[in-house]
Amino acid sequence: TNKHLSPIEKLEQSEPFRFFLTTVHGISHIHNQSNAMSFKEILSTQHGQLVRSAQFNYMFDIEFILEQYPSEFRLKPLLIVYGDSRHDNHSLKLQSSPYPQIELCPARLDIPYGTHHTKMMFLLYETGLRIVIHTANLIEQDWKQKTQGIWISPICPKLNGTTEESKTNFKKDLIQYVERYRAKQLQFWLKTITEHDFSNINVHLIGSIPGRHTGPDMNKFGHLKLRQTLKTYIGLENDAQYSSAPIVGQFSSIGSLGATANSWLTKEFLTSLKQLNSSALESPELKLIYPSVENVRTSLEGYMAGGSLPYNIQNAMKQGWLVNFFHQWKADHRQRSRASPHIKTYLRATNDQYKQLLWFLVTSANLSKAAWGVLEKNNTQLMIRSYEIGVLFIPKQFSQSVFSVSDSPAFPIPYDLPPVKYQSTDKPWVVDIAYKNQPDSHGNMWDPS
Ligand SMILES: CNc1ccc(C(=O)O)c(C(=O)O)c1
Repeated sequence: TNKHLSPIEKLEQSEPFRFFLTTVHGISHIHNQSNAMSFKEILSTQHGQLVRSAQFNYMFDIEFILEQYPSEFRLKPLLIVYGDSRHDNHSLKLQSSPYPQIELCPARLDIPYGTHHTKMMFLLYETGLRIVIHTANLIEQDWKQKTQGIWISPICPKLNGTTEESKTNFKKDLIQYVERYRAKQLQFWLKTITEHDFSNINVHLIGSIPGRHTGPDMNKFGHLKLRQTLKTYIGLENDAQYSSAPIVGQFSSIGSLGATANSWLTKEFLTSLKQLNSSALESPELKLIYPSVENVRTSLEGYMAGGSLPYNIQNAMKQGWLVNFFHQWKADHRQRSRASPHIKTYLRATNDQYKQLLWFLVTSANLSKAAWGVLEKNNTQLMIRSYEIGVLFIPKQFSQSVFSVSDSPAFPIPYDLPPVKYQSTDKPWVVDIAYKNQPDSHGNMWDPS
């Protein structure tokens, strides 16, 4: 239908998952209606009277951000939480200096090569508190022609009764995550979270905090938090029935993963994704979705999309073994095969028909040890370099045994399943080498030198 849905109607139609992709300039209207939301629609006056907000992110264009807020909300207090990585914070201070309503909060990055990757909004309304967890930088190009993921919480009402925690421990986990910034500018928001009722939240929080986590802290963040959550809420009873159920990882960048798959990917990381004790016989298939050069060349943005896929040649050369795991970016059912992915998702299907899912995670975390953590000191500490955050959907929390991909209430998957392998001529996109043999969809070549 060419019906134009309001932001409120979009939220109602997205129940019970509340999981959206960003709207895309250049695709048909209908594919920007169902389970799709723009930055302006997230901030629409229809949601209520905004009091103040906080924006956690990696890249910021302050003029662009303010323009997305309705004019009557532009002067409300706005806290910007960014990675304190010495260098380019100067530009953020310059951008923000004309706006007294903007306060800056540096997130400490004490471990080298860490980034403040977390993309999250705190929106305080007169009626309550909304949390948005997503994958887009706060710059125009991240919201225009890419595939990005967004989870929008209900507006959590101010506390008056006793029920306040969600059945997924989301409130406690969010407080534990924010406390780890140890930032005075976040004290107001910690107090605000405490004062609101999160009992209607049905997703689990999976966050990463930089550090060397040991003892009771080991399972609080990164891939061990995912392992612990899957183990607790999916349970081993599925062990035998699903031990070969396929797992999919989909992301927009890749770190240095070691000389072989066993170095980290299929030993440590896959053990967390399969959550079954490592004694389970056959290891499940792991399929990785990462754009090929052809996916980037033919995308709506052309080779420019590759600027947001910062997989470098130095790492790519060290891990040629990874190519065997790669599958193309393909999203025909959402009309987003040409909307280059900046979303990051991980999922487990029940079998190789991919008609049902055991769980689904949307997160800021790419395929890297920096994001997920790496076990050290004989598996007694988990070392994480970056801040990350995501939400995990588990069928039990939706009174289902599995998620259906097709039957209502169908889980709105962002890409086509089963994943489609690279063709023999396909290469993974690498950001810092030239592509001058074939022009892209804009007639341009890519020459980073
Ligand atoms: C080194 N900095 C970044 C690397 C990768 C990404 C990504 O999301 O793919 C981002 C970002 O866009 O936040 C930053």
